[in-house]
Amino acid sequence: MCLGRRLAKMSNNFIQDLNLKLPVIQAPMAGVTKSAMVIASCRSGIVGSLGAGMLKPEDIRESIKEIKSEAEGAPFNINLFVIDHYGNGYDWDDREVAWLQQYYQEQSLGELPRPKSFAPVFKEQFQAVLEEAPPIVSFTFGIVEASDVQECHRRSIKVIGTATNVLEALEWEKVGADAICVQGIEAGGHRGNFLDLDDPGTGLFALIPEVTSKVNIPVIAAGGVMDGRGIAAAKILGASAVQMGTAFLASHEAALPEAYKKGITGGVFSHETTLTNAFSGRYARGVKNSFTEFGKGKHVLPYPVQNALTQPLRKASTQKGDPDHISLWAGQGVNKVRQKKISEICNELRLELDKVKSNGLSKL
Ligand SMILES: Cc1cc2nc3c(=O)[nH]c(=O)nc-3n(C[C@H](O)[C@H](O)[C@H](O)COP(=O)(O)O)c2cc1C
Repeated sequence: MCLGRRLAKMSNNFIQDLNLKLPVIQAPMAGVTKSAMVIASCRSGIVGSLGAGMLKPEDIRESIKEIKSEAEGAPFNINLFVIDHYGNGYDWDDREVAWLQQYYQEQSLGELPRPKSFAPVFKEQFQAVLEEAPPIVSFTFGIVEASDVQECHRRSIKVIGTATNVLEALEWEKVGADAICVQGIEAGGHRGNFLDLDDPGTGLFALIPEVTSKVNIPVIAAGGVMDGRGIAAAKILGASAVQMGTAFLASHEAALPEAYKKGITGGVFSHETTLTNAFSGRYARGVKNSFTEFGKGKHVLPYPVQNALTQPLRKASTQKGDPDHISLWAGQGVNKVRQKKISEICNELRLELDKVKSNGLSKL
């Protein structure tokens, strides 16, 4: 029986039923998590996730086929961005982004681009996922309809929704999601909030017990979990598993450009992160650099328009190997990244978790 059908028949905590070696989901990280990383995660006994939010539907299909054939039957996840505003046809007054034009001039990058079309269309991406039927699909930035979740279930695909507070978690439970990934304010990358885009955010320590006391589906904890102690803490607070992004960001299998790697591991190795909307139009956490500081308090266009406007800047900086003007998405635990193979990181996590189990709890 295929994995999807096996999962469909099991208890209401499908995360437990996955029989993972570690209760860990390698977080989807658009642009960083290519198939090789997902496969390495699956082979290491955790759930691998492909950040497919920016991929074309045909590339999503290819990736799912490749992962299915290489992941030795292990569960994996495809992650999509639920965006209702694509920016196509969106117009703006250049004065709104004059600060960005100034930045471009200072960087000798010429004129700001004026793109007309933006991100791939969610509906087509979702259709590709439905047809290729990976074991799990997860969503961020928004919520899907109950009928979309039912369609996934008809194809034996489990559904994980991202929430940053109790209200969003309850919405996901209402549409029939199988689990909720709760994202604390510590988390690297874009915030997945969708009910209130200005929500200042809740820390994971407060979020896990709050959500687990209100919903009846498994909760996956994301944000600042970097080692076995973090995994244990999340489990004690009521999470069924954790979703770790930054912990795997500098792994050998991550598709990280040199400038990015330098920005999160180099120098004095004591990085501070910040929440910024200046790169993309949505708040995301990354390591502070010249651009995040210059962009503070500036007017930004909505996602993904702002994202397209800053793309040439990020590309030029990446090509120069300069981390100062690229989005260095990473969580608050960034100073604990491990530059190792995913299998090695997972072995270390397992030992750390075992140590907490055998010693740590007796010290409480
Ligand atoms: C570089 C990077 C890219 C990310 N891209 C995505 C994404 O495409 N989709 C998604 O749902 N979450 C994305 N996230 C957020 C993760 O799913 C997760 O919430 C976060 O990594 C957890 O916090 P941590 O980084 O401290 O482990 C991204 C995170 C990082 C660090």
